[in-house]
Amino acid sequence: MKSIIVNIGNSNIRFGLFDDDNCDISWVINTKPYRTSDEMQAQFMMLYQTHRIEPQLIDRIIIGSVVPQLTHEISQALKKIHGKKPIVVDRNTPSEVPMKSQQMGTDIYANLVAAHKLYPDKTKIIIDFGTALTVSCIRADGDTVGVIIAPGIITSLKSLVGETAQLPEIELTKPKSVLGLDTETCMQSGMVYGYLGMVEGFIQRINAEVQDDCFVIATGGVSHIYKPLTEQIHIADRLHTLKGLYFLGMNSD
Ligand SMILES: Nc1ncnc2c1ncn2[C@@H]1O[C@H](COP(=O)(O)OP(=O)(O)O)[C@@H](O)[C@H]1O
Ligand SMILES: CC(C)(COP(=O)(O)O)[C@@H](O)C(=O)NCCC(=O)O
Ligand SMILES: [K+]
Repeated sequence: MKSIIVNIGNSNIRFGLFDDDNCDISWVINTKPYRTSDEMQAQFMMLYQTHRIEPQLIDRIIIGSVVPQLTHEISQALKKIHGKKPIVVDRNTPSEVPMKSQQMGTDIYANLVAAHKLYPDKTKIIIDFGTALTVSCIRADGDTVGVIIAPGIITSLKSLVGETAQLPEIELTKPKSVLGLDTETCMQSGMVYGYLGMVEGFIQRINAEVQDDCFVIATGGVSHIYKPLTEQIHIADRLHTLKGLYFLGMNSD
């Protein structure tokens, strides 16, 4: 069974081609600027051609979104391409993770569902380094303990650069030392070590609150930069949210 899974985030739209529950290929496009449904149809078709995907061979299309304004137009574009209606999943889609909140973004819910399915018998923390930095925690029995929402790293960096006259755009990489003597190093330290401290602090506080040593999964845009810097993140998987959306789509058949 072949599925196309689409995660509409505030910065990026990630696509995955799944053969049963295995993701073969994945690609990403920008969420902005605004495009019409027709423009998106053309763009999606071009990327299908690049990856040699034949729309008629896809059995189902599953969409998860945290940008309500785009959900319908993307769904329409995909419907025109595939000739079948995509399944839109959200926090109301049933799963083995019982609903505990009326306000949970689809990506956070998908992160919990994927963690529950893929790493059983453990209490898990999922850290999503997206436009927002989200941290969520789920017990081995599927009980959602709770969620943290903070400004994402790139979001925070853009705001710092935008609000200052003399701070330039920088590349987000680990500086040679914590203390710097040039603007770029000083800012890299603030972003990399500042957020690393935030993330490690969250993990330690959650572990204390749930009285467990949680298994920690990182996903989202810049997770690959933070994973190598701490032993407190156990696995980084850029496809984690897509996998959760896949499991949710299976449940709504
Ligand atoms: N491979 C990458 N390298 C550096 N930055 C990235 C990469 N992928 C995404 N980003 C940045 O990380 C941020 C969050 O990405 P993403 O997880 O795709 O966000 P969202 O799910 O909120 O759309 C974005 O601002 C994006 O520019
Ligand atoms: C927290 C989020 C903005 C994260 O979105 P992202 O960074 O992945 O684009 C999104 O999950 C959202 O809009 N949530 C709704 C509010 C909530 O989850 O409580
Ligand atoms: K917003």
